Amino acid sequence: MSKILIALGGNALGNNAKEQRELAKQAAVPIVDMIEQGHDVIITHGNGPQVGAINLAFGKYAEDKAEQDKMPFAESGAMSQGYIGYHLQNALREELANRGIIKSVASIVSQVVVDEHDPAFTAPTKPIGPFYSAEEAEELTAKTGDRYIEDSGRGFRKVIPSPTPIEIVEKDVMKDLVDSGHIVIGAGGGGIPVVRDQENGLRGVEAVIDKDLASECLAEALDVDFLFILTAVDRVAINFGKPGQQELDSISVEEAKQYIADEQFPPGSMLPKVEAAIKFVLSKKERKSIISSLERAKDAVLGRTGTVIYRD
Ligand SMILES: Nc1ncnc2c1ncn2[C@@H]1O[C@H](COP(=O)(O)OP(=O)(O)O)[C@@H](O)[C@H]1O
Ligand SMILES: NC(=O)OP(=O)(O)O
Repeated sequence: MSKILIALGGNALGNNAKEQRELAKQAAVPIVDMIEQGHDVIITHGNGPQVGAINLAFGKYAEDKAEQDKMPFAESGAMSQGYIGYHLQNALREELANRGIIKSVASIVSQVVVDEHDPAFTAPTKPIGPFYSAEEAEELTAKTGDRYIEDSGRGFRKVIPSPTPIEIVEKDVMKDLVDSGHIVIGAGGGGIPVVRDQENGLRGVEAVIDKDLASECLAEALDVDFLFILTAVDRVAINFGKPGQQELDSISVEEAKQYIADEQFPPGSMLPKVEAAIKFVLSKKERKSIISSLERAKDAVLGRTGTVIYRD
């Protein structure tokens, strides 16, 4: 049996609590299938829409108040871990109980160390929050000074810095829980971004870490065999959203690197998924990564869909 890390996309978890609760229930089915097959499973999740909404809501609340009433991104990320983890762990508990599987599930509030001098802090790339029209984005930029980019044909979104994850602070706790047979939800939203302050101090920073890169970091730390990246599309494509779009069944690391050089994958969406998959399969022989949709995760496990990234 294998150790599998399943990374769930934040954009595949809906736009409000009701949708997220339902989608978490759907996500629980293929995850529990894997548990039923005897695999050890670790779950991570994105938070792009959720962390953006939380930050925006507190920003509105603080509009007539002091600057200090705004919510920093580290705290917004921590809240998103609780909000999403709550739905996922209950959905998993229910699905496990329905199948008579006795296992406990816990979400771990997870911090991820980044480098204070990471160049990402001066070049925001991570799309978060709601989608806007071009006109709305222009107005918002004029009003707030925030940067907005077009996100994979779905509209314009605010972008914020997304530094490279270096270390998962709570990895040893997660490892002990997994080794004891528990199901762990960790590194949610890419983890709460922190920098090392003094010798033992950690300080939150204004960023949202990419959950695919953080998932890869965690997958290596927990010595995982499979990195399963689940999003809203069944397969990675070339010429995505353009004439000649072609979905890919499997790609070698060399092919993936060439597609990256050809700018086939946008930063902040498909690029970090492919980069995470490459890093993971290169980290140890026999490691494999699959990118597929949450909806068709079960078929992807059976090799009927998804894009497999393999070592040459
Ligand atoms: N080359 C590509 N192949 C497939 N999907 C792509 C590609 N380029 C961009 N995308 C878009 O990127 C999305 C995945 O990124 P995103 O929504 O940020 O992920 P997440 O599910 O982790 O939130 C896909 O649903 C698709 O709309
Ligand atoms: N933090 C993060 O990568 O979120 P998404 O998966 O929602 O983009």
